[in-house]
Amino acid sequence: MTALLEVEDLTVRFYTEEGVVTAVDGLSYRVEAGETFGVVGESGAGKSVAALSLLGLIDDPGRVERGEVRFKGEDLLSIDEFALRSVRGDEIGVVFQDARAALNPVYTVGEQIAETIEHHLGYEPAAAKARAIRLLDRVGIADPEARYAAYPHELSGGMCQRATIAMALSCEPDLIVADEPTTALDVTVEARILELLAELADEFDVAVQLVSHDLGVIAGTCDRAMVMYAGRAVETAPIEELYYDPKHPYTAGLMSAIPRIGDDRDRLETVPGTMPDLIEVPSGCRFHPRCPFAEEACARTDPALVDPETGEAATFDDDRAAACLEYTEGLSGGLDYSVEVDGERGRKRGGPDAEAGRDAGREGDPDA
Ligand SMILES: Nc1ncnc2c1ncn2[C@@H]1O[C@H](COP(=O)(O)OP(=O)(O)OP(=O)(O)O)[C@@H](O)[C@H]1O
Repeated sequence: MTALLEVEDLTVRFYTEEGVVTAVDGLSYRVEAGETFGVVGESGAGKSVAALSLLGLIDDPGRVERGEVRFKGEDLLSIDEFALRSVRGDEIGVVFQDARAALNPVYTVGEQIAETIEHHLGYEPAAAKARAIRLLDRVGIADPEARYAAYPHELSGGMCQRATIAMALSCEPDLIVADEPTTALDVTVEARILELLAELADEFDVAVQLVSHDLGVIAGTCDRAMVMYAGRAVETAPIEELYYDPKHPYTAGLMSAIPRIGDDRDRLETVPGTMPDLIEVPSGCRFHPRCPFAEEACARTDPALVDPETGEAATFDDDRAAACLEYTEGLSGGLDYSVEVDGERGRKRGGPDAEAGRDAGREGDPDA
């Protein structure tokens, strides 16, 4: 069975003055129709570059060097710009981190949504406007007739993100690519926007590729996820398995950075060390310099993505895969971590001390 989206061996490089950055290196994954697929990893893992590649948005000095991005069986990397633009508007919707910047400041939000509907679905202006108002209503914008005429600067960050979600949905796409859609928002607003996205994905039967550096966000929203490190996938799993039984030490490290209920640490723990420079990656396993379980072999051998049960090379269709020598050669000390999950899955920081109110004070704003 062909999945809705199949990315195979995608490799993207940036030719910079400092050197050649291999931002995405032989990445393969699939997104099934209707599912919410998470892509998680720290800053610099290659998540955004992978997402932008789907949309044909890699610009100079970047180049897609290799691979295929099959959407409904058609390789988007081999079609011309015009055809790609039509797929991007009609069948793939996009939600970016900075909603306000994604909206055009000189048009009202309603006009922008209606324009998309007219252009991509061939609606008459009055019908497009009516549909835009219904969508604004559906994404939780109060008084949608009045808000239709609001300019982006008149709306809060949360409302702008709701408007871009309405725009992404306006053509009834099969896939929405959402790149860190809530990082710019307050945590309380973030939770509501994520809930909305999940609800709409279900209602509109649209698949979502959700990119986030926050495993808590991914765990609370997605069906399946892929963990990226230094341009590669290091683990892929259904979300419950990833969350309760991570197979890669990097995933386990990301887990410890998820805040839990009753957690009174001032600062969140993160995985010690930093993402390597993608001009010259570490030998062997790219994660080995930061891995508490690394052994000599890890600096020599680049681990393949395998089925952790059998150690056999992961196939494109496998739900569960991890890239650690433990699952092929076996590490003499093993992977000695345990994951304690005492809070609700994907529970976000919040509660009485949660930062509040950057978006407060706008009348009728669900995110205030
Ligand atoms: N336009 C560019 N020119 C040069 N290098 C780039 C460019 N865009 C991305 N890169 C490099 O590609 C690598 C992957 O970046 P990418 O933005 O995909 O990471 P990410 O996982 O999405 O992190 P973030 O959350 O910070 O965006 C990084 O090393 C980055 O420096």
